[in-house]
Parts: sequence; structure tokens; C-alpha cells
Amino acid sequence: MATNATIFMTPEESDRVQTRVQDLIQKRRDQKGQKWEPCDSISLIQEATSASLLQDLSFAALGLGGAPKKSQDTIVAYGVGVPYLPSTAKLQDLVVMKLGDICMETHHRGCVLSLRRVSPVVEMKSSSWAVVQGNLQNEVERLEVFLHRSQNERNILDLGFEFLIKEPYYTLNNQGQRTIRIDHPSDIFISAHNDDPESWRRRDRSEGLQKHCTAAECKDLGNTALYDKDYALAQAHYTEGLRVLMAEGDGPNSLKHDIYRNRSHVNLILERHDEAIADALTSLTRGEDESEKSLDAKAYFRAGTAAYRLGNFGDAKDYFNEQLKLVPGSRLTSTYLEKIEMREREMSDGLYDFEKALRSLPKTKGRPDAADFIRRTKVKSSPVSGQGLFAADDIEANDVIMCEKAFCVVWGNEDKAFSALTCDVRDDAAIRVFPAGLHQAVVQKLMKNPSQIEKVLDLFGDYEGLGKKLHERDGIPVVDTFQIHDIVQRNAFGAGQRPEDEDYRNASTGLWIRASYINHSCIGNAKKELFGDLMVLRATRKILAGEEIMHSYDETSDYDARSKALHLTWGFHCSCRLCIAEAQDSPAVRKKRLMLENDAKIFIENTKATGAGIIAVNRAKRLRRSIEETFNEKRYKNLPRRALLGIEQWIQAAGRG
Ligand SMILES: C[S@@+](CC[C@H](N)C(=O)[O-])C[C@H]1O[C@@H](n2cnc3c(N)ncnc32)[C@H](O)[C@@H]1O
Repeated sequence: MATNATIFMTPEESDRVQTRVQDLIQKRRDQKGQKWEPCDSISLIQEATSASLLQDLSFAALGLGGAPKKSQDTIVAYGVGVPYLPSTAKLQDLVVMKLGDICMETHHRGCVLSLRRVSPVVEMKSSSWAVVQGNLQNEVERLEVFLHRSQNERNILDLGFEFLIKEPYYTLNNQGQRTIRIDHPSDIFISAHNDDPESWRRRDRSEGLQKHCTAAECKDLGNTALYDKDYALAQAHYTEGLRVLMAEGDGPNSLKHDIYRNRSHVNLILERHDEAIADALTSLTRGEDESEKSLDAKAYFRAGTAAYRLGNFGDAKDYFNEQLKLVPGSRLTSTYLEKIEMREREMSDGLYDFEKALRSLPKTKGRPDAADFIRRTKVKSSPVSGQGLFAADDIEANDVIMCEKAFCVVWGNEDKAFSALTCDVRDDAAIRVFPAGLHQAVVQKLMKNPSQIEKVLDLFGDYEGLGKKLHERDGIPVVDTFQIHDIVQRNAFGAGQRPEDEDYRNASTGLWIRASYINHSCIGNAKKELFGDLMVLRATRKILAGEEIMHSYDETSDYDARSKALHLTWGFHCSCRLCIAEAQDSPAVRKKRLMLENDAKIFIENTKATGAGIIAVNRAKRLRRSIEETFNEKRYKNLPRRALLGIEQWIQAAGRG
């Protein structure tokens, strides 16, 4: 991930992280196959209760809402690089197992575990946990959801009361405690939802079972949750209502249409755009009386809005026009249709109002309303590496090559933003600063919108997981979070306007799908600029049709630092002409150049260029000459001399070039 991910760790600190991660892996190996042992249920429940109480008290004292507070001076560290596949089995094909039968460090393939939560939920920075009970009262265990704990914006453990765990994995958590661990969101199913925050206190399993509701009752429960703005619960109740209708042989059509239409509304709020469209279309009554027409118009409006938010402007236009045929005259819909015309112009001609996009940033939370302009580019196999982005026609210097909205962006000032130190055991325990908040947000978006999954899976990543095709089981997409981790690691970019000013613990980061195909060159032909999350890529020189478009992932002028960063973050050694030339400089020359460049930096910081006197200008020129002397004329012919950039700009600004 190219962001200002510099972190200063002493060798002792990084050794400590690496040793901890490797020790934990060893401990897991040593305990492999060990049988589950009963633990003291009362003290485990007490541990969870007091941890959650402490957490509530500290939020209350600080006047904070439910989310875990960002620590001012710590960063979460965890190991990566031991991936396992999510379950792709159907629930009905799995054999029910008992909690007492689970074994350490084992993925219980072919099995499903039914658990009831018997403690409050403890939210930690990168995971949530609660105590769960099997079929017997004294059989309790820790259940931990790592990183991807949010379901429709609610903590899944909190939203649920009873759970089904597909092919459960019993292991040690990052603190070395035994736990049933969930990494993939599709491995955990809520089998009873939690209407009552205190439901976990009920000791008797039969008490926990949810009352069997009719579809009409589910609809009412959904409406109540919607009124209370508990959208995740409303979505769950409507879904249950539809399940009951289906199981009981379809029921009255009007009830079915109502539930679908209501769920479409909730889905729109939850940004579950795929289902919002499908629900809206299924809810259509196609009736002829005025009230039916009005309900259908509402449904078309919801479908149009969801399609617009997915960037499917053609579909959105069709749905809005259908709406206007049924009930003409909606101002909001006409505004949407005007916006669609603008989006179509952006897509076909690259005609953007960048000033307007900039002005809209506070209102749009850094996500201006805009379409992608990508038709001057093609994705195909690259001689540099894997796939690359190529010019589809001749592009003049400074022309826009493409504009693209982020698939997902997390701004540093948003609650979602957080970085973690990851220690990758596949890669010599390499420590990286990883945008864990972006990883969570991408997984969330994919879980909510399966239509978007394959374009993300097509991006480059080291671990292949389940491959590049979408898998769906039991009505939900199966997203391999380890695969998405690797895709984010190799394709995300820092998104701050001035990344150097950002705190690395919650840096702004984003994933742009089309731009992810651009390979790196230190002497590329393109440069990116951001208007919020709208990326504008311009040609830095004339690019001919068929030429590969490349930009620099890392602008560091020092060759050694740049090569190291490119290798650590992106996993390759650059062999562009500049790197070849710099690699031929002796280490002594490279060191001297770096020292002189630093001298120049200090000089620039301390000396104003405007109105500079002759002594300062002469000092600047001497520095320039000394840096110039470190470049071999022949070898550096037509190559940029980055170390000279700062001092040359200063001399120009002083007007003494
Ligand atoms: C953002 S992706 C670029 C597109 C990628 N080539 C693909 O197949 O999708 C970044 C990855 O591409 C590869 N890559 C990019 N530039 C490269 C270069 N100059 N030399 C070798 N590999 C490069 C590295 O594996 C890197 O992690």
C-alpha cells in the first residue's frame, strides 16, 4: 500500500513483534489436535462482563458513543500469512457437532456448531468476543470474530443471540487464549436475533429460542426496528418474514410485496444496493389502481437510486423513467435524471466540473458525485508484470488519461480508519503498516453488494483463496478475507491530500479498481491527482496508443530507500532505466548524494527564496553543483535527477536560475 507508511521501530521493538507472532504460531502447532477442555464458565463470563462494563464506562466518561476509542499512542499488531479457506458448504449439508468435540488448531470441515451467547460482547480494536454456550449449560467457550465483525453496521455478536458456526476453527487468539475464531463473515450465521440487549442473561437454552412469528408479525417487528433506526435488525426481521412466507406457501401477495418494498428501503439505507434493486423489482404489484401505481413508483425510485449509487447509470435512468410513467412530476427524480446526463458526459467525454467536485467535498464527505472516464485505457497482459493498463489512443502531455472514483475510501478522520502493524510469516516475518480499516470497509461493501466481488477478485494479490469467481452459499456471498487482505496490500493507495502530514495510525487510504492495473515505473508517464476520492490521471508526456501507462508508486529520491520500500510494500524489484542507472552508482556515491540532498533540504527549510541575498544564492548554486557531480553524465542522459529537484526549485524561486 503506497501511503506515508513510515514507522520508526527500534530493532528491539520489531524483534518483539516478530518473536511474539512466531511464538504464537509455534504454540498453535504444539497444541494441534488437543481436545477441548471445560473451563470455569463463571469466571469466563465474569471476565467478559467486566471487560465490557469497563469499556462502556470509559466511553461514557469520555462522552463517546459505542465505538472503541482510538488509542493515542498505540497501534494494533497481528500476524498474517496463515490463510485458510472460508466454508463453501451449505448449512443443510453440514453435520451438527458438539462444543465438547472441538479440537485445537483444527478446521472442523463438514461440521456446524450451534452456540448461544451468554455474556455481553467485548469490543476490542481489531476483534470482538463473547462467551458462548453449547448444548450443555457448563459447556462454554470464547467466540472471537476477528476484524470483520460488522454486519449491516452492527456488531454481529451483539446483533445475534444464537449462532451457527460453519466448519468451526478452534485456535489461540492473539493473546494466546483458546477461542473459536471467525475470520470470514460467511462462516457465522445468526440463527436468533437479539431484540433485547439483556437476552444473554437467560440461563436456560429453551428460553432463548425466539417465538415463532408469522410473516405479518415479522413485518411489524421490522417496521418497529426501522422506526427505531435499527436498520440491521429491521433487515433481519423482513428477511425472516419472507422466509416464513416462503416456508408457509407464499401467503397473500400484498404482504409479500409490502415486505420486499420495505426491505428495499432498509437495504438502500444500509448500502445493500444489489438487494435494494432486486427487492424493489420483486415488490412491483403491476396493478392498475392509483394506490398500486403509487407503490410501484416508490419501488422504481428505490431501484433507480440504488442503481445510481452502484454507478449503473443506464439502469438508473430506465427505473426513474418507469417511475415517472406511473406517477409523473417528481422533482427529486428529475434532479436524478439531470445528474445522470452529467454522469454520461463524464463517462463518454471526460468532461468534469472539478471546481464543483472540490466545492462539494465537505457535503459529500470527500466522495464527490462523479462517474468514471476510462475509455482511453485498456487492461491487458503486460511485459512488466501480470496485467497492466494501456493507452487505447494517443494521449497528449498533460491530457486526462482517466478519471476514477474510489471503489472504497476511508478518510483518516473517519471512525473506520485504523492501521495495524502486520507481521507476515510468509515473507520473513516482514512488518508492514496495513490499512486494516480499509480492509474491513472493502469486505463490508462486498458482503453487501455481491455484484462487485469479481472486479475486486480480479486484482493482483499473492494468495488466491477461492479464485476469481463469486461463490454464494445459503443466500450470502462467500468472501475470503485473507484474499481481500492481500489484494488491499498490493493495490491500495494513500489518499490524503498531503499524506506526509497524516498520522500513520489512521491514514487515509483507498482502493481504485482501474488504477490498480497500473504498473510502477520510477520514470512513468502518468501522474495522479485527487479531488476527494475522484482520481484524475494525467499524462506527464505524450503517450502513444498501445503504450503501457505507468506511474511511480514511490517518489523517494534515494535509490536504496526506494528499492527497499518497493520490495516491502509491493513485493518487486524495479528494473526501470533510472533504477538500473542508480544501481550502478557505488554505495559511496549514493551516500554522498543523499547527504548533499539532506543538506539542501535543511538549507531550503531555513532560507527564504524570495528576496534571498547573493550569499544564500551562491550557497544554493554550490550545493546544486555538488549534487550534479554525483551523477555520471553519460549514464544519466535523459534521466531525471531527483536529488536536484528541491534545490533547483529554490534557485528558480529566488529568480537566479
Ligand atoms: C497495483 S498492482 C499492478 C497491476 C498488476 N501487475 C496486476 O497484474 O494486476 C501491483 C503489483 O504489480 C506488480 N508490479 C507493478 N509494477 C511492477 C514493476 N515495475 N516490476 C515488477 N512488478 C511490478 C507487483 O507485483 C505489484 O505488487
